[in-house]
Formats: sequence, structure tokens, C-alpha cells
Amino acid sequence: MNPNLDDLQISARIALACLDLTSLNNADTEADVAQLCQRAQGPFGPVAAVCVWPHLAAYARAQLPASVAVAAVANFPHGNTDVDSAVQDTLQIVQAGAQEVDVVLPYKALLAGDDKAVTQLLTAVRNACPGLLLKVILETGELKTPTMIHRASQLALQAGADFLKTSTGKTPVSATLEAAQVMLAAIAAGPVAEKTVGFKASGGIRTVQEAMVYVALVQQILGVQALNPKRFRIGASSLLNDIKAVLDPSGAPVVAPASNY
Ligand SMILES: O=C[C@H](O)COP(=O)(O)O
Repeated sequence: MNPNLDDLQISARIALACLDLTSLNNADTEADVAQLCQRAQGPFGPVAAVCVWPHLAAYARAQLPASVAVAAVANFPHGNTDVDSAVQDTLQIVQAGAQEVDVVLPYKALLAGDDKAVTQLLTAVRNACPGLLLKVILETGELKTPTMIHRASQLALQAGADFLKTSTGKTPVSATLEAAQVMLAAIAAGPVAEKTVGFKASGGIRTVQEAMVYVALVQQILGVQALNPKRFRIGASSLLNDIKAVLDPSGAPVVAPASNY
């Protein structure tokens, strides 16, 4: 059933306020980031953060008001176990004056049963960015099973994650409702300190209708009070066009044209 315009617009407003507007193409330049930062501050209000490569984080920071956070990625997208390299990424992000680090959990090590390597890398990154918001990307499409997604969630929470994030957007399967359910349940079941951890759905979310199912799930499992950027983010490179179309139906079609995909 298609949602009515009021529901769609409420979700569009939440999605905008909670959006990590992302550009993580290999060839990204300062000009691309300048454009991204401009789009981050549109007529309907700012996004929560922009998300870029570490070497472009300082440039992004200089383009934005303090009200829009800068996030940058570490150990991305491969999720290797090289602690030094992940810490280097993280220090570059810290030195850039960014507010948030999105680190890829070493998911191949986890699948191979090497929990220790996972904990070592995540703990080192956590220690390298005190005071910054740490989002741990589980890469749920590669972990595949609820058991592995639950285990990854636990290890990330134990290492001090502020957010659990589904995906890099660089693998065949990105965010799914099933994976989100497991992650949200892990957050909700945690000790008090972990109950304030946030959730970020990312990868492949291009329409408000797609975003809306995550809004509903977060509300259902974490409660309506979690529908704010401190607890909920959507990481997306191409959702903003549809958010704008929904919020200004007279200005553009509600669903972004296929050419934007
Ligand atoms: O972290 C966010 C993802 O990299 C964005 O993925 P997307 O390009 O499919 O929206």
C-alpha cells in the first residue's frame, strides 16, 4: 500500500534531519565535496552530517557551519585487520576537525572466527578518536546470517561504538530490514550505557518510501524518542533528491527519476 503524502512528508523531514549525505566515490575531489556541502544546507533545512573520505574531511569542515557535522570513513570499504592503517585514517579524521568516524568492522576476520582481531582494531580506533562519534559499519550483507550480525553488533558495542551502521554501500547487498532488526534488538537488549547507542541504515536507500521502513522500525524497537540525529541516521548518496521532491511536490516528481540512480 502506498503511504499518504502526510506520512511521506513526516518521514522525509525525519530522513533529512537524520541524513548523513555521503560521497565516497574513488575519484572524489574538493569540487565534489564543495557541491556536497552546498547540497547539505538546502531550503528545507540542513542534514545531520556529510560523510566523505578522510583526506577530504578538512576541506568539508571548512565548507560547513558547525551545525552540520563532518563524518569520514576509516578502514573503508575493505574492513581489513590492519590496525595501524585504520588508526592512521582515524587520526587524519581527528586532525581534520571532523566530528564523526565511520569505521568498517573487520568482517572477513569475524567470519573466519577471529573475534580478537575485530576487537583489537575497533578498540584501537575508539582510543584514537576520544570525544568523536564512532559509527561501526558491520557490512551486514557480507555477514549474511542473524547470528553473525548479532555477534558483530555485540563486539562493536563492547568496543565502545556510539552507532551501529549496516553497510558501506560497496557490496552487492546493503541495508536490509532483517539486518536492521537484529542490530536494533542488540542495542535495545544491551546494558543501560548501550541503550543510548544509535543506529545508521546505509547503502542503497534512494527514496523516502525506502527510508520510511527504517524510521518505522527504529520507532518500534528504540521508541519514538530515538528518531533524532543523536540516535538515528540514514547514510545515503542519492536520497536527498527524493526528500526534496516529497517536501515540495509541486517542484518535482515525488520519486527521483531513474537517471539519478
Ligand atoms: O555510508 C553510506 C553509503 O556509502 C552510501 O551508499 P549509497 O551510495 O548506496 O547511498
